Amino acid sequence: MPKPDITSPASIVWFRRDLRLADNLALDAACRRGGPVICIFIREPGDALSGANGAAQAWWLHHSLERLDQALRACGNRLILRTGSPEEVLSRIADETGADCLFWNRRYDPDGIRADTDLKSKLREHFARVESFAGFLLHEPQRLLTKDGRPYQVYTPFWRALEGSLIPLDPIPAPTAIQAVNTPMHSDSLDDWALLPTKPDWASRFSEVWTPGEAAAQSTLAEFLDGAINGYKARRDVPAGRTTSLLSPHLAFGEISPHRIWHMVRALPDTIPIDDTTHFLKELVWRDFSWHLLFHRPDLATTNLNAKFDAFPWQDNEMLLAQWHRGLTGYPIVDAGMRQLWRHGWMHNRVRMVVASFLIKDLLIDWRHGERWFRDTLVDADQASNAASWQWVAGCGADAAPYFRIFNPAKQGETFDPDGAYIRAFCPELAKLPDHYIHRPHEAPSEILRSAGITLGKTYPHPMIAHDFARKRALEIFQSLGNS
Ligand SMILES: Cc1cc2nc3c(=O)[nH]c(=O)nc-3n(C[C@H](O)[C@H](O)[C@H](O)COP(=O)(O)OP(=O)(O)OC[C@H]3O[C@@H](n4cnc5c(N)ncnc54)[C@H](O)[C@@H]3O)c2cc1C
Repeated sequence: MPKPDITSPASIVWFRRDLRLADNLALDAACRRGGPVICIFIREPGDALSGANGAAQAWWLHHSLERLDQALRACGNRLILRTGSPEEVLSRIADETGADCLFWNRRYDPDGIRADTDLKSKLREHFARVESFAGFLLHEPQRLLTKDGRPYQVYTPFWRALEGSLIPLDPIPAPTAIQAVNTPMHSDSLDDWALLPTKPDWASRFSEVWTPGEAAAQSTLAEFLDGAINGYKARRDVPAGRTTSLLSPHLAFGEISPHRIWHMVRALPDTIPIDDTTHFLKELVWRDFSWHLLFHRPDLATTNLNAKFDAFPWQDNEMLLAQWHRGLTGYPIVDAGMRQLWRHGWMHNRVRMVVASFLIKDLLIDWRHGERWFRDTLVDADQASNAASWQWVAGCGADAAPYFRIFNPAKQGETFDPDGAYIRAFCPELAKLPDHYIHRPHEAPSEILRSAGITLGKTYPHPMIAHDFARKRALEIFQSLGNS
């Protein structure tokens, strides 16, 4: 680290979806340059730019900003919070402090790209240097193209191309000291941003599972590499217990770099089966694949990639949608998943697929309703992964699940949650059912229901639709679209 130079003008580091000190190329550039560093987070007018995609992420953002500020204070600096258009805020700070360099890490959502491109040219009037860096993804989404120069549409060749060409960024340790400016600077109060829910505090149980911030991201990774990675390939579909990394919200806020994850996984001893490590890295690359898709199809969250689906006769039924939102469908695995989402702002991947399939194929509700609900309720909501995954389940996306794959919720439960541990955790009213009926309470004899304290239609709903009927209906519709 170069010696601080008190005669240098200040540099600004504009934090966005990179709420970390380690592996932060923008921060590293500012520190290397020498002189004071102004660390800023801007509450922008548009949602989902640097901020939260929805209400659950607003909770996360509050805590993550708090932790980032603490980490900066430990380095002798602090996080400045401001509200407004980045152009105005950043140029005002340049005027206030004489800062002449501006660094940020790139964002890749369509609005973010547009805003940053515009800003770069406008802010050059105020700054001698305006520079952006990589680090949110493993690859720059415009870099990889097929042999005929097109974006990838199929995952496996994308994985091969990425894996074959990736030179992961070297890990950069967090700085231990970051020189601050001498001028007193105004910062908004985080509490005034009112990111936390109050009446009611529906996020009160998020902290049972989550600790936002960079330190927790790193310890979550360490714990995973010390435990669940061993056996990940076989166990990752089991929703009960700690079977996956739980890194998704940390990645969504850039509290950890995917490059660091890649390095650490590749550095594991060969006592961890290569099948497990490769499978995990492949999952991580699904995130990059999704961003690759979004980069080339900015309308990914709104438009069927397969235009045949434009003629799909979706049912507009607010009541059915509300039952799905609330986890009152009468299918335990679906209800447990939707209630896990309420309780912890997160849902296990297998269950996300099951609840999404149920919404789209059993209820015939447009996948875009599900996408929006997840965007609002997931702490890991990620514009690209969420939209791509919803399209994937619907069958209209890139490399999508075939339309005839319609999950049978009860069978999915029996396969992946055979002892019902997941159901019991999130649907306590079913906890006393024997394993045999835990995924099919509506098939349980009345004396079994009685001794488990269940009255169907009262303490737990009847199935809102018969799955066999719904499956047949969906297949007929899909076939009529000419997808067979
Ligand atoms: C309908 C639906 C919506 C989804 N919405 C989101 C979303 O908004 N944000 C999000 O991060 N993931 C989303 N996913 C993907 C996946 O469910 C989560 O990434 C995963 O459950 C996160 O848990 P984990 O970190 O323990 O995953 P792990 O199994 O430990 O995987 C490691 C990392 O790989 C990435 N990853 C894994 N699976 C996928 C995938 N299918 N697509 C893209 N990236 C993946 C994530 O960054 C994840 O943190 C969605 C999946 C479905 C089916």
